[in-house]
Amino acid sequence: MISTPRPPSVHSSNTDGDPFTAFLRPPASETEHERVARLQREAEAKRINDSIDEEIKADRERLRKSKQDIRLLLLGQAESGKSTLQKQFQLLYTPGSLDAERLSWRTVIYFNIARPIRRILEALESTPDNDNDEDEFAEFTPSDLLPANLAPVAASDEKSLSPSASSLEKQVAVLRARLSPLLAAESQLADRLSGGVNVSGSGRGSVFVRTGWQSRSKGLPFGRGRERATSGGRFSFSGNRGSTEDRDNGLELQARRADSEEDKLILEIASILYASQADIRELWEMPAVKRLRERRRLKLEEWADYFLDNLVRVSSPGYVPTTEDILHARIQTMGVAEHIFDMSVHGRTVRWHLYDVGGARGQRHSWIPYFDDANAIIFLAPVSAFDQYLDEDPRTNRVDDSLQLFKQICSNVLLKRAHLVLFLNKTDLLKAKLAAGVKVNKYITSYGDRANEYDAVVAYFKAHFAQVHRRNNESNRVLFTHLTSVVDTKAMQSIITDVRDSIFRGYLKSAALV
Ligand SMILES: Nc1nc2c(ncn2[C@@H]2O[C@H](COP(=O)(O)OP(=O)(O)OP(=O)(O)O)[C@@H](O)[C@H]2O)c(=O)[nH]1
Ligand SMILES: [Mg+2]
Repeated sequence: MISTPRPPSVHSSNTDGDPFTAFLRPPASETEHERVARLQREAEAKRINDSIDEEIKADRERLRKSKQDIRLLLLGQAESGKSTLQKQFQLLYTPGSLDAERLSWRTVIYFNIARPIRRILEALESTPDNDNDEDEFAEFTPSDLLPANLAPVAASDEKSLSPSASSLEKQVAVLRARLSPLLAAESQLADRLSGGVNVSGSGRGSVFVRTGWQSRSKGLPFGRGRERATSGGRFSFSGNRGSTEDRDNGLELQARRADSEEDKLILEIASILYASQADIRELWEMPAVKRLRERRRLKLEEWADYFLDNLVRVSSPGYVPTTEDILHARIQTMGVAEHIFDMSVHGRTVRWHLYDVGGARGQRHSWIPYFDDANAIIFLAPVSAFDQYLDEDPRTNRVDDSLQLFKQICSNVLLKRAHLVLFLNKTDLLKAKLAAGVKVNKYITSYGDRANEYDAVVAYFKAHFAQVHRRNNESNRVLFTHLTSVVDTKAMQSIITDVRDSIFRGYLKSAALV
């Protein structure tokens, strides 16, 4: 067999065989000026090339390192306390970042006041004075354990709203007129928070917000700019996994431009609130409102109680939200928000990615892309919600929904290796409800004749969640359960440290096995 040199290319006019060398070679007629310019161009091209190579190298390194990061999912139904728990992590590991966004929380807090005011007025206006039906869907048995048993409760024989309905109507009409500037402010605040995007299924007490709302309210990036939106794009709420830093930068830029205008809006609303203080107090303290609440014709959420009880302080001029205010403030998460913390555990610094998800039914599909590489889950189940129903589906009891959701999480194959922590949350509200005489067996028939006391109620719920776990535990994983009130900073600091250590131990064990 013989070998022959490759025939020269048709474009090649010389003998070295490489058409590119010939192409790149400077023309023989190149002047000194042209030569200098060419060398500069070549140096610049090399610089760009080198920096791209550097970026690729750094990306590879980041990817290699990120495989060693810990990924923790916060899961649970809407209002279960996931974002509040995330704030507690933030307080513990990046306390300065909460200060940076403190003022932006006024937007949420003012909204948390304006919306219940509207709902109180609507309830007073729409409830006939002789309407004393109670809680339409009172009784309930967890459907995972026993057949559902929804039964309407007999109408109570309480007195009518007021001895003089017409004077009540007049009082309400006057208050509505006086509070109209605040009612008008509600939709402006909602627009500010949601970026003008309306999403169907927003709860009665909230608006959906995407990550980065802080920038829209105050022109400040969240947590030193490290929070990332993970929804697919400006108007996509699907929570497609992937970084959207460009979009965040765009939002930040928009926010900076709009900053002075937005501050003006907040200052205006602050002065409306200050001027409305006496009217709000009059409305809030009306005996008719109390009766509507007792008869459950008006259901206000915990944050409405908190902020209306703290009205004088919150509506005073120059108000700056306290940490407790921020923990009680409510906005509904849309999609999945990633928060990054560097934690030192036993002398080793590990990067933690906390994923705070939207818990409403319409949001849950966006969780799935985060399942396959999750190291740990904290599932939050609000145990005070035994007498509440989903905003998305008013016939579903919230404890039932939590049990169903927990079952799906326990049995999900993608999550079978993830460390599993359960927070039976809102125990403070559970205690308050039981102390106020709310009967568990009225809403959960299977509770039967057990004592209507905190320890017995908590033990009952804990046993049901443990049973769901046991029945869906092919991989023999341990369930770590904590009774929590995630607004209680002192208690949460030790619980978070405890959970962090147990997740970290599991992480080290699995790293050793790989
Ligand atoms: N009193 C009390 N309030 C709580 C507790 N946990 C959460 N909350 C309040 O409940 C409301 C809802 O909490 P979030 O943390 O926003 O709920 P979430 O799970 O993030 O809800 P989504 O974003 O809709 O999925 C907020 O006003 C919190 O302050 C608790 O243990 N006790
Ligand atoms: Mg949330």
